[in-house]
Amino acid sequence: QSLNENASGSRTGALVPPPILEKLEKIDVNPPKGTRDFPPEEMRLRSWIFHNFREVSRLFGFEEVDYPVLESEALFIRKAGEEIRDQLYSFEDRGNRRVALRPELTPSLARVVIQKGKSVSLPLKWFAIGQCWRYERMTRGRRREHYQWNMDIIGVPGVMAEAELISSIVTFFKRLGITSSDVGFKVSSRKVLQEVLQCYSIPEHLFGKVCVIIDKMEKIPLEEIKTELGSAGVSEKAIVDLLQVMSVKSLSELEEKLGSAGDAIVELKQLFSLADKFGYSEWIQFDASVVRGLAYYTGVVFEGFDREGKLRAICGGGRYDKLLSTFGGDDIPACGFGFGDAVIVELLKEKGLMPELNLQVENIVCPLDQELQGAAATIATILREKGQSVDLVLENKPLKWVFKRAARINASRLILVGNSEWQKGMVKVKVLATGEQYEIELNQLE
Ligand SMILES: Nc1ccc(Br)nc1
Repeated sequence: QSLNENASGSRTGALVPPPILEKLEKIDVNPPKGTRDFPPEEMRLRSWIFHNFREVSRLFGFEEVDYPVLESEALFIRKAGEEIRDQLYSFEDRGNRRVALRPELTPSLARVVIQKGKSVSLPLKWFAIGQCWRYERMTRGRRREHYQWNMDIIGVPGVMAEAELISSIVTFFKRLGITSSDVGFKVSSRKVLQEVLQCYSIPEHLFGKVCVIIDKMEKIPLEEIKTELGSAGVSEKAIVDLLQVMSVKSLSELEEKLGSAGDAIVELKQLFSLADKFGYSEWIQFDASVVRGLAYYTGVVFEGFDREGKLRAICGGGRYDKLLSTFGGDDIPACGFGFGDAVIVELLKEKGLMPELNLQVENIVCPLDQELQGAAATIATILREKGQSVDLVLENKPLKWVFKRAARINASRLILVGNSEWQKGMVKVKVLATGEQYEIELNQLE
């Protein structure tokens, strides 16, 4: 409705006041349940963490990628009883399509690699930092979103790829001041389970489901694990053998059980030897109980844990050689990990490693009276074009207010634009850390 139209839309010539917006009930100013706002202080911490994710990815020669937060639901529908499936944030869109907020990034990566087909040369080393979602009954009051750093190597069948990925996470931890006394990696291989199960001719399509059940070992009672394995079609004898191999305490004990020729042992030995060459042996340990909860892992699996045992897994990953072919793509070997943005913050707090991150502005520019606002804008632009950050005072404010703001934004310099100086093409500069002040010609400012 334009100004000179009345409510019925006819033009009257007289100015009709705009309709007063109906008084809204006070909206809920909190973000939706399970989600977070990132106001400046929280955003500085998040940006600092992401900067370190990106720096490590750069050091390892990885390329950044991203995908839509919204994906076809079909990408995540796996019949392996995974928690990630039970908590899928899915809905039907206005085009009656089944879609979902991505719970993880790997299926999107697989989709794009297949989409690119022969146009990309292997190996691919891609990383992403993406928000992932789950819809969980708020009974447990857990978050419904988090940001995950993913690093994936596509097209390398050997465990050199897994060794490289673990090295990148060690590099990240070290950058944050976290040491191998604070965290470690539990490392195993699903080929351990595979070698046990192959003696019982368990159909291959059940393998993922069996792993998902075994991943719940420390979370639900053993009897329930056995019941679930039984109903998944695993025989009593196989269950006994499975649980036995899960409790093996060392690689040598595993070797006694499985022999030295199987892939599981050969690959794990290679991995531990490479860890020594990368220089992170003290960070990793064999732990047969690690299987991870995603159905598509097929080989080496690992997870980062805090040695005090106070926190949930910090990160996790592994090899998923069959994922692309389950999506109809070629059989391309792949491995990767996910690293969430929440547990790491709890760890930094635990270890007293939270960074001091304050807003830093180099200059605050203030006109000493209204007529000099234009001059102040000119000065701000000159400084900004020199790459200097400027907080420009935008309204007529008393000096007391300006000094207070300068302190709050941690400005290094206060640039005062006064009439008498400006007449001479000068400005007054005050170095806030030392109190030193001087007049300077505008073109001398840098
Ligand atoms: N997959 C997933 C997504 C979101 C959160 Br919070 N945790 C796990």
